[in-house]
Amino acid sequence: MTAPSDIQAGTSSSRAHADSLRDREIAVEQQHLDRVYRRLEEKLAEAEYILNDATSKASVGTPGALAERDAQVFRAGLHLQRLNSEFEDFLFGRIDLQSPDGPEEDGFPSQTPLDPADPAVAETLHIGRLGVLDTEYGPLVIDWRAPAAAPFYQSTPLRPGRVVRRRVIRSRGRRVLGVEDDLLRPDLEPVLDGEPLVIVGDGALMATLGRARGHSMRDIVSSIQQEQDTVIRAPAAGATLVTGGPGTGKTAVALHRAAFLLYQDRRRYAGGILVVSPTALLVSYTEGVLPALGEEGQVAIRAVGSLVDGIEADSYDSPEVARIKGSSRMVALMRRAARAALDAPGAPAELRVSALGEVLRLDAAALRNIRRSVLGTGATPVNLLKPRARRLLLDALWSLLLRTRPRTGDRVDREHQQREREAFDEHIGDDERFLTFLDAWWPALTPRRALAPLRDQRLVGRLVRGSLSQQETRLLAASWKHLDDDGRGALTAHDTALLDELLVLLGEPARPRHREVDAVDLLTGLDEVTTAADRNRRTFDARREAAERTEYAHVIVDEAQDLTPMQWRMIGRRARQATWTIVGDPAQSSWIDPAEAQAAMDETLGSKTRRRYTLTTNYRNPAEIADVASRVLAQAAPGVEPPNAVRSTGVHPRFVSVAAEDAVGPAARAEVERLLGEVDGTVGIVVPMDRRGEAAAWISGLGGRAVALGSLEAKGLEYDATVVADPSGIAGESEAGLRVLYVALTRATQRLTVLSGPLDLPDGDGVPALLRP
Ligand SMILES: Nc1ncnc2c1ncn2[C@@H]1O[C@H](COP(=O)(O)OP(=O)(O)OP(=O)(O)O)[C@@H](O)[C@H]1O
Repeated sequence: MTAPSDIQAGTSSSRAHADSLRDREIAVEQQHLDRVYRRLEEKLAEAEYILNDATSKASVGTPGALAERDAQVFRAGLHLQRLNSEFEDFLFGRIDLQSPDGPEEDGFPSQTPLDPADPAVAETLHIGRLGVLDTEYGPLVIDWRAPAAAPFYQSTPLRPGRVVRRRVIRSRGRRVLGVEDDLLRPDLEPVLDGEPLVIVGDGALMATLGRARGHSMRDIVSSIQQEQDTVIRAPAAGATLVTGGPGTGKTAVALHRAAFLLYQDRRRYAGGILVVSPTALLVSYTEGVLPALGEEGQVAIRAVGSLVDGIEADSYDSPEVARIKGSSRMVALMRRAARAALDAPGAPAELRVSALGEVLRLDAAALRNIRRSVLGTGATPVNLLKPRARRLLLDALWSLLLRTRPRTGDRVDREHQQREREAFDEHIGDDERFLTFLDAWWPALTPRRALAPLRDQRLVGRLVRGSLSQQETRLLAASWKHLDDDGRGALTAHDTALLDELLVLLGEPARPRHREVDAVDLLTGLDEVTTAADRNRRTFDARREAAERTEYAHVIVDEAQDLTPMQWRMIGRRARQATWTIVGDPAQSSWIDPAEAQAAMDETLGSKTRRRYTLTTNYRNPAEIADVASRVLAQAAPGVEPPNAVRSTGVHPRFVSVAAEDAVGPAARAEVERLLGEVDGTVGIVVPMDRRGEAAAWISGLGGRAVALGSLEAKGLEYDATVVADPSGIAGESEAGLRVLYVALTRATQRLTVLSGPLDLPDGDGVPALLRP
């Protein structure tokens, strides 16, 4: 990233001269930043004026004036909000360009070689979080997402286009702190305003990468690298698939891409981008990034366990249970469960009503037959079939009634019979006993209520029809033991996908029978005169609204390697018309059968065109940590190349071992304490999932900078320092355990300690068997 060292300090070799050059360049940028702030203040004053003016117009009561006022207030409010939120770290880049030489494509650097004889800088552009124009409408700052800003990220010495110098400006608030330059045309000896172009290198990227981590991710807008920028600006259509090892910036790139898409086509994407994250922890870690990019509230970031409204998955399945719940064998089970839920305990076994002096009775067998006919082929959601259930019950009762009457032969008056039938339907259909029966026999089912009966192993055994082994059946039913009759109780991210499946199979429950009287209906009598078309439209509107809430224009999937087939189905339902960005790393997959997950993804994407990218540089781990992690990668995913670590700290991971298992806790605490003293930011201790409680107790009282995590919870997160305790325990958690251990070992930005007990078989240096080179 930095310029070659012989030009880092300009032409002088003296340190003092280098410092004065740097100070001069900082002063140049400070001047520009001051201009930008003056302009922003003018804009702020304008926005406030409009706001006040708009308020004064409110006294003019005509509808036109009010509408105009609302529009003005809205615009001014937006403007103020954006200006206020984007004042921090506002300006971060600059490019100095030669004059255009031949055609350019969308502002991207032309491939045409430039005339080396003309070293003059013809144009200078500043890049920031938001575009700002001066009073003459000239660009003071260009929005980082604008095509004109692309060369800032895309130009390299090999493919410089028009860029001769690329500068990263570090600032805090209104003060410029430093600049870092890349000279992209060393062959040119470029000239700016008749003076040789100054090149300053102060290691801004390395400073960024090395700085302390907090509990939220920062944006990388000032230091997006070329291969990352290519992904961020990739066309939206079809599916953009991005792979890359740990720390290559997949999550960061995915979030910046959301901001880019909004900039490109705000109307299409506003409110319509969904980012799916593997855990709630990762959601809270990343959710500050988009607001920092000025995109507050436009993008929904949700954990895969919280994709269904009203459900927060807050517990984890064991790997064996996860494997069953995630597999596509659950599709058939859920279909049968949705029907079987009608037979919940307490469902009435017979219907008895009296009509025209007769007692009519439908027994269990008759009711079973009727239910089978109502359900038919199963294409219609169960809850929507209640009106059909009512009709078939009335048909059956009517047939019973007819049977009690003497036959009148062919001369039966059809019209008379028709009228009788209508009266019968009205009489029975409104009868309180009949209605109570119908509500109990065809209850409004919620997904949770339909899941609850599966606590019963015998029922699951009946419904799976041999597709699960006895052991799997037992495990599955046992995982729902704690649910009550309404399905209340803790749920996992795998349950969420099953509940979503059930939601589709059941449909929204019918409205309550005795609906609240609508005051407007009472006043207008409108309900009396609604037509079938009106009613259809209402249903259609309601469905459309629901669809609008859950369907997105673009779906971004983070850590896609972990999604199960059932989760792919769930996400696919929210993306029927969507374009996709999917980022992941198969070598970090905690899903046991990556091939099955891959097939599920392919099925979800269907015929959409795929665009593939690979990110190759690890910005998180220093080389010393990456090197140790790569020993596990070689076992977890033989043949997969680790990404190149971009920096090295000279500090090697520590290996600590204890002779007895019960010494692990105190040693872990001591290590976390030591690391808290060594780094300014966060320290995470990662343990096997079933030791999370223990680990929390080990570090209790050490303050908010220390965090205890189960192996699966560490996904996507990062800490200044990490302690990975019980590595063989993590590796042994499931068939994917080695990949999960690889994830754990790649969370640290500065320090890593591996803590082993006797079961890890450490050698004399404390290096556990799994981590020996
Ligand atoms: N161009 C960049 N400039 C500065 N920091 C960067 C850049 N790219 C990535 N980073 C930083 O590197 C770290 C890793 O990024 P990120 O979490 O997006 O990687 P990832 O590929 O999603 O990792 P994992 O697969 O392990 O979850 C973050 O701290 C991120 O801010």
